This record gives sequence, C-alpha cells and structure tokens, in this order.
Amino acid sequence: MVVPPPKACISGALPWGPNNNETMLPAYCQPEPACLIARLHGGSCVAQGVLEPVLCESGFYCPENGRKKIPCPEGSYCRKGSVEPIKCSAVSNCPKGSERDMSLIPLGIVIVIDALLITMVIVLKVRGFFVIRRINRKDHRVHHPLKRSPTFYKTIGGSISGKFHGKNEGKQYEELDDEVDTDVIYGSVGPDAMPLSPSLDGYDRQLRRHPIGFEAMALKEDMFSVAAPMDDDNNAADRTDLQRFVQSLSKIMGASTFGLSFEFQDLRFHPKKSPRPILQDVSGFIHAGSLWGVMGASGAGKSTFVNVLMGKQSGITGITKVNGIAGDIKKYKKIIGYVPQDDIVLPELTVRENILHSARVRLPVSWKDDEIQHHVDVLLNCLQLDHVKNSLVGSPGAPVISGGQRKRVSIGMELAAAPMALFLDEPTSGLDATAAASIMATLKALSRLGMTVITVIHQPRPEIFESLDSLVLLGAGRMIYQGPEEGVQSYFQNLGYNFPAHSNTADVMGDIIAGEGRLYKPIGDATVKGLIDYWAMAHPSAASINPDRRPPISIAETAVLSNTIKERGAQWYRQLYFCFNRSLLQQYRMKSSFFFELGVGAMSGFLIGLAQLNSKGDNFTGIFIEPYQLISSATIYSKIPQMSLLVGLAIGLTASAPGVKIFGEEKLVFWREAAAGHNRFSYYMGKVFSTIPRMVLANLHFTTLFMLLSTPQISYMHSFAANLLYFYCIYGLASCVSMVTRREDGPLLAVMLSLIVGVLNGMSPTLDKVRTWHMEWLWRSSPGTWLAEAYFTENLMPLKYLYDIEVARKSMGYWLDGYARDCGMLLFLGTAYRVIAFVGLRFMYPTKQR
Ligand SMILES: Nc1ncnc2c1ncn2[C@@H]1O[C@H](COP(=O)(O)OP(=O)(O)OP(=O)(O)O)[C@@H](O)[C@H]1O
Repeated sequence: MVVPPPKACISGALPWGPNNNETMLPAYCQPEPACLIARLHGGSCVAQGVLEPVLCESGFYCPENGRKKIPCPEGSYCRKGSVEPIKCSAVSNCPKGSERDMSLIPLGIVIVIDALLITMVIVLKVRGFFVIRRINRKDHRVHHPLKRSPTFYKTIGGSISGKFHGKNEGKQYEELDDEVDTDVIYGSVGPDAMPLSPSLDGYDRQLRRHPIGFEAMALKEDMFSVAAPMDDDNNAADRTDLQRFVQSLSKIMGASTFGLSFEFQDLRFHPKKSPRPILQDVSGFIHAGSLWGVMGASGAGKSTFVNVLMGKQSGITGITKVNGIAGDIKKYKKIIGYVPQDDIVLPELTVRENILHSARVRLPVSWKDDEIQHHVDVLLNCLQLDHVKNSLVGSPGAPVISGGQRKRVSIGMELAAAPMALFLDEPTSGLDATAAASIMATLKALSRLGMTVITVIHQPRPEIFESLDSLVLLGAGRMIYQGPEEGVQSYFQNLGYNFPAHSNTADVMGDIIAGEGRLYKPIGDATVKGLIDYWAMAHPSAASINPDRRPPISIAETAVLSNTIKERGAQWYRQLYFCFNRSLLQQYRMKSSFFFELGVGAMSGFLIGLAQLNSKGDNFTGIFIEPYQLISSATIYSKIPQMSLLVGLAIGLTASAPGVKIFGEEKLVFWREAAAGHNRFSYYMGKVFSTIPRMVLANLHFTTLFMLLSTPQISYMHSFAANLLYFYCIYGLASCVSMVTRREDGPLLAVMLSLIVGVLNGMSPTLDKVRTWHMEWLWRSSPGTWLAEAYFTENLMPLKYLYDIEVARKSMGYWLDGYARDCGMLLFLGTAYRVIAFVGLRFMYPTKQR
C-alpha cells in the first residue's frame, strides 16, 4: 500500500475520500495543532489535505464513494456519514436536509389509546352510576325492611331525624344514599326514642332494629321451618331467603346433615422452643350444629386449640376425630371455614364481588355461574348485606362500609363456600354493641341451620355470652370447663365461687379463669391449677364429658362426605381466570395509580429523550475501518450503554413501586385463600397475567417519547421490545421484594434494587474489566447488562460500514449481533424472578397457609 507524498497534504475540506482510488489511496496528513486537539477530544475538523477523507455531514449524503455531497431530499433523512438517504416514516416532519426521523406514528397511537382509556373510564363510571342507582332502587323496593314495613316505618318515623324525617315523608326511602349503612341508620334510632308498642312485632331491642335474614331466624327459630305460617310480608321474604340458602347448602353438601362434630382426646402440643406445653391433656367433644365459644385468658392456648381442630397445627399428639372418624383433619379443609380476626378482604372490590370470588373458586365444579350468582345473592340477603352489596368494602383506614358489615363480608366469604364447620377468631372484637350482637345472631342462626360454629371470644358482653350454646374454657393450655353455657355459673358456684348479684357471669368467670379467683372465693383453693386439676379428675376422658355423643357416621355417609369434598373447588385454570379478572378489576378500581404509572412512564421517557436531543441519534464514535484508522477521532464507546443505563433507571423508577403494590399488598389475602384451599399457582399467575396490559401501556408511553426525542439507531420496535422485557424484569423483581419485606418498606427496596440492576450494565466498570475479576456472572445475572447489550448491538450494527465495531465490542466486553439472545435473557430473568417470588410466597410462611 502506497501512501501519497506529503505534497498531497494541502488544505481543503472534502467529503469522504473524493480522490481515493487504487493509485490514490487516502492519506494521513499531519494535522494542525488545533485539529489534533479537536480530534483527541472526539471532535472533528476540516480535512488536512486533499487526500484526507472526512465523514459526510449529517443532513447530506455522499454517494459515489464520497465524491459527491448532496443535501438530503425532502421526505428522507441522512445521519452523519450517510452514503444514501433513508426514507422517513409515513407521519414525520422530514424537510430537505433532515438529520433524523422523528416519527409521529407512535405518538399518535399513544394519544388515541389515552383518549380511548379516558373515554372508557368516563363511560364506565357514568354507566356504573346509573346501574347501581337502578339496582339499589330496585333492591330498596324489594328487600329493605323499612321499605317493606310501612307500619314499622310510620311508627318510628316521628322519632327519626335527618333523611327519614320531613316534608317528603312519603318518599323518604328513595332518598337514601346508595352507600347508606344500616348499622348507622338503625343505631341512630335510640331505644329511648323508640315507641316500643306491640305493633313493633319483631323489633329486637338488643340489635335496636328490625332483624332480618339470619338474625331474624336466630331470634325466631320456628321461622326457618318450611311449614311455618307466613305471619307478615317481612317474615315471608326472610323465610324465602333462608329456604333458598338452605336449598343451596343441601345442593352443595349432597348430604342430609350440614355440621361436623369434633372429638378430641389427650391433645398435647409442646414446641421445642417453649418451656411448657401450649396444650396438654385437652379432651372433649363438640356437637354438630351448635354455637361454641372458646374462652380463656390471653395466652391460654385458645388459638392453638382451634388451629388443632381445623387441622392447621402440626406437631400435635393425641386423637382428633371428625364425625367420629379419626384421621388427618386437613382433608376436611375444603368444608371448614375460618374467619380470621382481621377482616382480610379486598378493599377495591365491592361486597358482592368479594363474596362472589370466594364462591366461584370454592363451590363445586359442577355449578353453573348463574347458580353461583344466585347463591351469593341469597347469602347477601341473609347476611343483610344486600343494600350495600355494590359498595366498595374499603379499608379500615378508608372505610366505605361499617366495621360490622366488613365482618359480615368476611363471614360471607366463608359461607359462600358452604362450610360444614365455621371457626372464627374473636369476631366481635372492635365492634360496637349493635354490630357485635348482629354478628352473634348470625352465627347462632347458622348453627341452627346445622353448621358447627366455633368462635374464640374474649371478654364477651352478657348478651353475646348468653347467645353461646356451649363453652370450652382453657387455662394454661388445659381444660377448665367444657359444657353448656347455662351450666357454667353453677359449675363454678359448686366449686365455692360466689357470683355477686347483678354481676356479668362472663366477667366473673373471665376473672376466675385468669387467676383472679380469690376475689370470688375467700377460702380454699382459688387457683387456675386447682380448676384444671378438678376438671381432669372429674372428666378423665372425652367419653365422660359427652356420654350421649352420636355414633360415627356410616360408610355410606362417609362416601357422600368424601365425594362432597372431592367436588369442591373450581379447576386450576378457571381459578386462574377468576384471579386474572379480579386483579384487572382491582387495577381498574385503582386507576389513579395506573394512570400515574403511565404518566411517570411518559415523563421519564420525555426527560431521557430530552437529555439525548442534541446528540441527534449520534451516540457512537469509533475507529474508522481500514485504511482510515489514523484519521479517527477519540472514541466514544460508552454513550450507548449510558443511554441504556438511563432507560433502565427510568423503567426501574416507573415500575418498581407499582410492581410492589400489585404483588405485595395482598400477602394476607393470599394466605387466607391458600389456607381455604384456593389454588396458589392460579392466584399468582392471575396476578402475573393481569400486569401485562399495564406494562405494555406504560412501556408504550415511555418508549414513544424517548424514541421521538433521542432518535437513536435502534428501531422503534426493537427498542419497544427490549424495554418491555425490562419492565417485565422490574415487575418480577418487585414481586420478589414484596415477598421478603414489610409492605411499607417494599417500594423503597424495589427502587433500590432496580437501581442496582440498572447500574450493573457493563458501562462502568466495563464488562471487559469485570471479566478480569471473574465476576461477569454477576453482571450477566442483571437485566441491565442484557438491555445495554441489546442497545449496543442495535445501535452499532448499522455503523459497521464506517467503524471498526469489533474493536468497540472488545473494549466494552459486550457480545454483538445477538439482539434476540439479549431479549431472550431478559425474558428468562423476568420469569426467574417470578418463579423465585412464587416459591417464596409458597414456602416462606407455610403455617399461615395451612
Ligand atoms: N408454635 C409455637 N411455638 C412456641 N410457642 C407458641 C407456639 N404457638 C403458640 N405459642 C405460645 O403459646 C401460647 C398460647 O398461644 P395462643 O395463641 O394459642 O393463645 P391465645 O389463648 O389464643 O392467646 P390470645 O388470646 O392472646 O390470642 C402463647 O404464649 C404463644 O406465644
């Protein structure tokens, strides 16, 4: 190769190699000092001689081996070093001499989608408003006790203030709020203000209102009888609801009897860490179809005891029998309902939606959806939730329905599945007297239907205490008393305890079993140990407690029962569909957070694009290909990884907090549903699938604005796909975070992790450097590296006719030409995060899912 003589190095600014041919090869001319400095800093200067080529300017193209320099024609754009113009996309502003293509098509799509979303939300809101109004009006006319009981209403009308009072007396009920709360309305009708005339037949002083549904049944037990006369319209309607409910139950159970009986003998639980047994020598019998209260001082072992009966507690010795048959209680899980102390319900769903989901997942597979809906509506009526069924449940911090109604929703979620035994943990705690009485009346009615209802209860008010059929009293993990509620006072009196006149039996008994017996027994043994020993001596076995217990169920009945259990629960794919729908609905109800995520995505895309605006898509300066290396400027290899770093950080900041919110705020719901037999995989996959639409939309907003302003070499579609997969990774990471942290720490930790995986992208230190530390595996396990590599590949490959990209690749340490592999790895990492999160969800708190 012959280098032309130095005389060729005269001044002149010419396009790329105008004089180059086989005999006149490009020449490196010693540059002027100013030009040298400019090149060392990555800049350019005019050619230093006629034989020294320069890059074709942006806005021009230089065909015929650079012999011509032609302005880019209208409708095309020409980047720096172009050999020919590139056609602009259909909708973009490309006048003559354009340097880049700022396509407006994606922006148009974003605007159309946003307009559609906003219109859809407005239409749904308006439609929802009218539908709920119509339904509520209809329901008020059909179901509401006040509406159905004009006599009652007129009688108390004079005593009620506010909406019930005044000039529109004939129309008062129609004017009630949709979200009106019966507990509040009825509660506002003070007992003193109430003219308790005989005409108010059915009015309950304890509830301070006219009971319906389960409550009415508890108070008037013969009402349930099919043959009972219809004494008035109210009772007829109540009776019909109850009959329908019972019909539903019979259909679900496939057995004549609803309740389960429990027998337990010598139960003992002594965890290694505990210095003393938590339960010891606990024996007894719980009849089917009765309402049981489990009482004891704090730490007496009440929760442990009911957990044993529900099959939730492992490490127990002793015998437990269900319906007279010994075995693993876990197999009855699908027909045992458990209502936890906290109302674990989904606040974004309505009362009906919460209960309906439970019914759809847990009722027998053979049930059609309209049958399930009917069952739920009947149940809502029986639970007196029909007038608030379309109200959101809300959270304790932002309540929509009252505490008592929320508790009934929680109970309803279990009843929807028609359990044969219902366990409750302090169902009246935190409720006012009216709401507590209402809950207890409901439980009583359920027990009268044949269900076995067992509730842990703490310091009950007299009326609640008296509503219990039987009691289990525990002290220091051992039995103090088991038997009818009416017999408990005489039992303690026989042991020498005095119950002061007019005292509350429950309070006195509570003091005695909490170790304050001396207050009521001046002489003799008044210790809890004394009570335990006496009970053990008098009742050496379970049989001695309940000599009249029923024989075990027959083989035929056992077969029916196992069939009933086997049929319970929708198939996993149907559960997945229900969970997917539910999660979409939740996101729709939390639309402000959804729109906020879109807004943040758009804003971060705009800002990062703005930061790249001046570079006009020129993100790389390399060493020219042979034989032009010597005239190369200083290289700039890190600008593309830098751009991908910004993209990664922006997506991390946009998606990590919503990701945590979607996956992390419902651990309690997941545990409750898993414990009730819902399919865990379906729940999780429903959540995963439901995030896809919001990821796509958030990414659309981000990528569109970013690409519009930054106009890099990578195509819109390739950038969109890589960014979407990065969103997928961040959501996956957020789901992992939500498994291991507290709810309030989740967003912060997720943001922190997204920063870490964003920074581990091979820009600095470069992957090449990291390789020398033998740490490439760490960088390769971060989605940031694969995103950067995808961007590096796609921005560099179009320039390989100009620059020696192999040198750039080696210098940075990325692999080139593997965009599909990079995207595949992002998909793999995002999926791996989800698998880890699911495994964590499944195995981290196994006891809570039992
Ligand atoms: N797995 C366990 N390992 C160690 N100790 C346990 C375990 N389970 C329960 N305990 C302890 O046993 C005691 C009884 O617990 P349990 O929750 O059954 O009582 P409780 O009567 O329901 O109390 P509270 O009314 O306060 O809820 C408590 O001191 C508790 O810390």
